[in-house]
Amino acid sequence: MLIEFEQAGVEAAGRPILQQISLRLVESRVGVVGLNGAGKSTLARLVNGLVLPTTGSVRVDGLDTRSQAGTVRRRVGFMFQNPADQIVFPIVREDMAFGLQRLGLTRAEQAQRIDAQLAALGLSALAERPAHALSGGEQQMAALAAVLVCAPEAIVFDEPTNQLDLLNRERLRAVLKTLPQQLLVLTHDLPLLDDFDRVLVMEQGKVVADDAPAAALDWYRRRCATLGGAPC
Ligand SMILES: Nc1ncnc2c1ncn2[C@@H]1O[C@H](COP(=O)(O)OP(=O)(O)OP(=O)(O)O)[C@@H](O)[C@H]1O
Repeated sequence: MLIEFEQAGVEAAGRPILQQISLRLVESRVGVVGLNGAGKSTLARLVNGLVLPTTGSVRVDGLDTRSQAGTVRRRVGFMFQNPADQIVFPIVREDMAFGLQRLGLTRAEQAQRIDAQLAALGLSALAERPAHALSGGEQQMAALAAVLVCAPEAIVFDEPTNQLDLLNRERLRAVLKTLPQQLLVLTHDLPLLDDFDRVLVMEQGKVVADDAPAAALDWYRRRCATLGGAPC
């Protein structure tokens, strides 16, 4: 997929959050890092029209996120930073079925895909559990299952490991490696990006470095040290 930002800027509450960003993302694995408040989530939300640019445009395979948001959202999955934000139905299985109903699958097809997806992630035990009563990490894994079961063409992950224990972190890392989709991953878990194709570093609403992971992450660590914190 080609994700294109053309002079895309975002303003909120009268102040710039993203400053006119121009980017062409075609790589299979793209990471985004940056300090808290740098604008990473806003950049990610532009990709599927959850946030619309105040200036410029964002297109996914030529589809404008402003005028063709519905089509873009069917093709681009999104895993939210806070998994509770994406839970719609009370039971994990029902919540996963929600996305599949929109794809027009029969009940039997839905059940088969849900069971297979949960099993693939080692989550079969969660199928009948109330989604809102799960732990933060369990919710994050259930949210991952709900995105993957719809088999979108590209997936945006906003801090996918922030609540995961070591076991699930390793599971997620392994899942990311095997997914055929194009992935855009925002994270503070820098080693997650070691084998990515490209990493963007954001600061104050701008992309300030854009390189292969080793160079971009080194740039970011040195930048953090310069800003006076401990090395990132
Ligand atoms: N709707 C909004 N209204 C006002 N300010 C906003 C809005 N959305 C984001 N911001 C501000 O824009 C800045 C960038 O936010 P964003 O969530 O994109 O950062 P981030 O890099 O993802 O941060 P973090 O690493 O902490 O998740 C922050 O200062 C945030 O408070």
